[in-house]
Amino acid sequence: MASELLSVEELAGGYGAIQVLFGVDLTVAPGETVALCGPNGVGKSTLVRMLAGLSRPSAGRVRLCGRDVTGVPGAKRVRLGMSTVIGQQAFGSLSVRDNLLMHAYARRRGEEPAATSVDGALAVFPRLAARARQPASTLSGGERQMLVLAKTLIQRPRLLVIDEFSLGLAPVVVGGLLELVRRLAAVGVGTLLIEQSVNVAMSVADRLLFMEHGRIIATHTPAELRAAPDLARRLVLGGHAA
Ligand SMILES: Nc1ncnc2c1ncn2[C@@H]1O[C@H](COP(=O)(O)OP(=O)(O)OP(=O)(O)O)[C@@H](O)[C@H]1O
Repeated sequence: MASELLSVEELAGGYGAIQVLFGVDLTVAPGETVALCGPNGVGKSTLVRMLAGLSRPSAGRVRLCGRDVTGVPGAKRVRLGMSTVIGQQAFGSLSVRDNLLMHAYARRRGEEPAATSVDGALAVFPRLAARARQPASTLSGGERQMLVLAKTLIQRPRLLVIDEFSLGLAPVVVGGLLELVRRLAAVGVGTLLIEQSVNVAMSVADRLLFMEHGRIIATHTPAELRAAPDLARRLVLGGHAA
């Protein structure tokens, strides 16, 4: 549907002869936060790589704002409004500010490199602002995650795809990052959040999707899951449930 920001239809593929995804369907609407949960190895990161344009599906479609971007390279997807947060990529020896400046320069062909967008991104993360001159390599895990998100904000995405940002971070840091996702949602940004912790996902998502063996097997709202605690446990443990 053209009103969706992201629409994934029957997406399949994997690594050479190894098939990991077997027909994934999902949508994210403007301002909607959708969490994708599931046990280890079910294909969540493989899906993110395909959404980012880092690997090609063998079948299926990815649409962004109604436009088919299935074969479109990653950099162009960013220009079309999809930003993907994978890992904690940063240029270690460059300062935090220079990392952000590099991103501001790379933002869009023909656009002025806006130093103000760097200041704007730093204003969202006071911890980073206090470390603006520090080499990115000296940041803590949580601070690096903030730097990755700050870079993403400079891209002014319409759709954010985030792969597991709560992993290994202190709850207070995760809380701050989730607050940012809520603020972005309030201005219409859609987010697909890959998240192992159902509790974290329930605290921010409008809908939770559960994946098993390369397929979405269930969709629930946080209210539905709160009403049936065993359901979430069964879904997230998949085949490992007792
Ligand atoms: N480069 C690769 N080559 C071959 N197989 C791979 C490769 N990367 C991942 N896989 C396999 O694909 C399957 C899905 O992996 P993926 O990383 O997408 O799972 P995941 O759901 O993100 O897991 P986790 O929650 O543990 O990160 C796994 O069986 C994994 O071993």
